[in-house]
Amino acid sequence: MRTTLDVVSALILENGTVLATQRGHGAFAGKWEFPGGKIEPGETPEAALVREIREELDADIEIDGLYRTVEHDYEDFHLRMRCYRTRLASPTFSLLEHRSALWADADALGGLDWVEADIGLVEQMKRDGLVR
Ligand SMILES: Nc1nc2c([nH]c(=O)n2[C@H]2C[C@H](O)[C@@H](COP(=O)(O)OP(=O)(O)OP(=O)(O)O)O2)c(=O)[nH]1
Repeated sequence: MRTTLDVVSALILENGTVLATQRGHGAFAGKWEFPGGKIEPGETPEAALVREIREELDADIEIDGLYRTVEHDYEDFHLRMRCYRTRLASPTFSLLEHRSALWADADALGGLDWVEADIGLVEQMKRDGLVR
């Protein structure tokens, strides 16, 4: 049976845009995703999210709530990714792990090369008006 990876990601929203990040390493290097990562044993999803955003962006976030849980079968594992609506708690961040990042509106989101599991998520975000 395929392993399930429990992952959290932050939809960091600001004025109708969301912070999209480009992976710098690993199997999906060069693809776009939302910042986040795997939940560690004993950690709550929210604590994992706060930790990952500090590790990746050197920033603190406010979590406004769970938006959607994405389930996706990759070739080697099953992904269960909880995606949260969040905001930056302070105005600045640094890219400690990603190759690049941009504040994407609905048009820009559609033009990025997303990791497979995020393609449907991005469409849903546009339909729900999270990005404009
Ligand atoms: N962070 C993030 N991961 C995603 C997204 N979409 C998606 O399929 N994934 C997948 C890619 C990875 O296989 C997995 C997340 O693992 P990761 O390698 O980023 O996690 P991590 O930061 O804990 O990594 P590491 O310490 O093991 O290097 O989820 C997304 O939008 N954001």
